Amino acid sequence: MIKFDAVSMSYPNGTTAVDDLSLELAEGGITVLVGPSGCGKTTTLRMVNRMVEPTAGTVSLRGRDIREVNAPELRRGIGYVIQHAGLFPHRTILDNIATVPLLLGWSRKKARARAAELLELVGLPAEMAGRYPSQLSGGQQQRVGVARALGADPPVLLMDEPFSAVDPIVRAELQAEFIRLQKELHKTIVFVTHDIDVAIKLGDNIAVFRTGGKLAQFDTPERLLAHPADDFVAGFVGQDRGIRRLSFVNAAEVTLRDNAVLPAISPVARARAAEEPWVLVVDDQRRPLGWVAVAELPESGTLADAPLAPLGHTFSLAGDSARAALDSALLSPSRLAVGVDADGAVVGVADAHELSAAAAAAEVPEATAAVEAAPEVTKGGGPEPGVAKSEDAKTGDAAGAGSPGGGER
Ligand SMILES: Nc1ncnc2c1ncn2[C@@H]1O[C@H](COP(=O)(O)OP(=O)(O)OP(=O)(O)O)[C@@H](O)[C@H]1O
Repeated sequence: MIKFDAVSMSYPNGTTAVDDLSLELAEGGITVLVGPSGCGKTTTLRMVNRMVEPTAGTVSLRGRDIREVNAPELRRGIGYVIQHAGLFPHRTILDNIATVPLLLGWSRKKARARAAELLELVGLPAEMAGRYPSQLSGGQQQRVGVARALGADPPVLLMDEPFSAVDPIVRAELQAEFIRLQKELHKTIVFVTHDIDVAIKLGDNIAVFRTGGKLAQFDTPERLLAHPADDFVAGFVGQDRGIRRLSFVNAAEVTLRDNAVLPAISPVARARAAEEPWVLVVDDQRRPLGWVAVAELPESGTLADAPLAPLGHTFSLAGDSARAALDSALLSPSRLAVGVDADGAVVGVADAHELSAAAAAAEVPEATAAVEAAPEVTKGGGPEPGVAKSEDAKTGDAAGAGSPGGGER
């Protein structure tokens, strides 16, 4: 869709911002450009809408060299969102959002109706329409920035650190909202960030740049975590990539055992016979009730008479990741994770060791790095063959995603 072919860009002062970049970005997906400060991410982004012209090579959009398209026409099909939203301070929110439709010659009435629609789409109340940007919070302004970029329904969106100027809680909300929007809109998005966590959370594909404007690796988040191309990428991705990789392994792939799961009506002797330090007590529908420490069981009676330790949170085999499962194990008094099905019934339990075996078994194909092989993976779409992809990985809801006491989400 967007193709960089041997593209280089040097600024007049001699700085090489981008060095021989070849990259093909999939249609309808989010490609994240990530790397340390000054590695050429913004320059790369701005070459897509001709705010910056390459000094060598070709950028093409849907097969057409963008130099053949005049810049204003090109930009009509490309929304652009920047860090501080860049709203016009003396225009109302509605007029800010209506900017591009008006530029396109829409009638005022139609442009405003479209702006009102977009205000709702980005989750802002209609009464904000008449306010000015300074009367909105930073997070709300960013939403307006996104709405404005969507004004003419462009197929392509360029986003340069759009959520980095707001506090972490608002940022997480905006990111979640952004994922929701993209599921609906299927835009082709190029997203710049210096934060690898954001890249992994949002990207269908990630291009990691190194200083000097060189592409270090272009891959899916899963493969980046499993097979960093070199020490630079491994260092940039972080020490905890093993744990983060678990976000891409479906909990359904974890092997569970049920020897330590017993109904409340069971005699205490059965719990002792399980030869486990902890037993999970379930009701007659196999819904989890809590844990009993076998060493503290009364002499006789049933498990219903025994004191229960709190369950902790469960993980769902129908949507959670192995990372949620690991979190469930680490936070459980028994150190066992409780896996439940879609109805909240217990399927079985596993400890951290068993969970890590599932991650090891989940094969992630070697990095392709090849530009042509850029997979077309879209949010909410099916994973590539052979690559496990859980919802958690995309919602960023990995750790602690299991629901308290029942696994219903
Ligand atoms: N207008 C300019 N004139 C000269 N050099 C520039 C100009 N803009 C950027 N550069 C240089 O080009 C290189 C790449 O800059 P760019 O802004 O693309 O990097 P970046 O990865 O987006 O950085 P950051 O994460 O800090 O925003 C840097 O060395 C930068 O100093």
